[in-house]
Amino acid sequence: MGSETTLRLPIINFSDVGHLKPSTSQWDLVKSQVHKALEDYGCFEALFDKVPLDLRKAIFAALEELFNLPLQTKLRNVSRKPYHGYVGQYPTVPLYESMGIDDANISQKVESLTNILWPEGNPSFSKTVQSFSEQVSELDRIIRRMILESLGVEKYLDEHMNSTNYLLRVMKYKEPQTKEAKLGLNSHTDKNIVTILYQNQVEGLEVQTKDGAWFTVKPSPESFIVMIGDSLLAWANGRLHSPYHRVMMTGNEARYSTGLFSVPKGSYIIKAPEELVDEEHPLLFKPFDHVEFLKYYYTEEGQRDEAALKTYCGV
Ligand SMILES: O=C(O)CCC(=O)C(=O)O
Ligand SMILES: [Fe+2]
Repeated sequence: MGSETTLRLPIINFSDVGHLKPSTSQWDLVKSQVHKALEDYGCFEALFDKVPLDLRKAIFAALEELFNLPLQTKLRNVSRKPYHGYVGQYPTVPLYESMGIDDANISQKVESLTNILWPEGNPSFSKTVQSFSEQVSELDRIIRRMILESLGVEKYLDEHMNSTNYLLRVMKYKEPQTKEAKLGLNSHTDKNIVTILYQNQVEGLEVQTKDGAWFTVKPSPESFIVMIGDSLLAWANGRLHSPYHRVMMTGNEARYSTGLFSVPKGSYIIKAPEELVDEEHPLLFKPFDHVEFLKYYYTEEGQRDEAALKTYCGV
């Protein structure tokens, strides 16, 4: 499907965030870059210096410690919601393992999961995960505000922000020890609102353009990859793109990555605002509950379905 290209994602600068305030000319400039990137690619590279260097290093040390736990211990992280707990040991993606940390910006929630994994406690792990998630969530809120403003529907900002919580999913992709690329994670679109990815120095993330070409994302150590999920695509009535992406691994080094996912809360009904529906833009998706959609997506049929959102609630 498509060929490899040497494309580079748009790079948008969110550093000096203290000065990046709504209604300033700098804000409006960054907002127009965000809107264009999300229409064209559904993702971009964000420079964001709010997360200090020592915390960026600490998060990968914490991930190594976490994935080094025995499998039996990692399996204790179970969740009622699909794909929110421990995921791994899949024959189709043998290099891949991940852990979901729900409400990762809330100390108490992170501490209770930490205590399940380390009954003797591990305060430095929970502190690192919580601080990292809190700092990155600030970028999520800036971007979502910019998106709503650029769609002209900022009056829904409070409702929109209150309708989600933050899941930090952390990933390890084992080194395949080959020069030939091996599948790390299947091609998919994210199902949530906004995803913010961060990775160690090992590349592997590939994004597909609207016309079907795959390219490798090569973020600098300072940058985060921001991506739109299907729930925001539906809410925006198709005005933004949610890109297919996958992970391909080569070489002798493990890849660690983190994804901060803003996820619609269960029983909140996602429905495009009336301002985004008109003759030129007929309603594309019926109102839906994200958790119910996930239940369909994780069925055997849903996993094979390349257009799961459309099948589930397309008009
Ligand atoms: O590891 C990555 O960079 C991508 C992970 C991803 O796409 C996901 O967890 O949805
Ligand atoms: Fe993804």
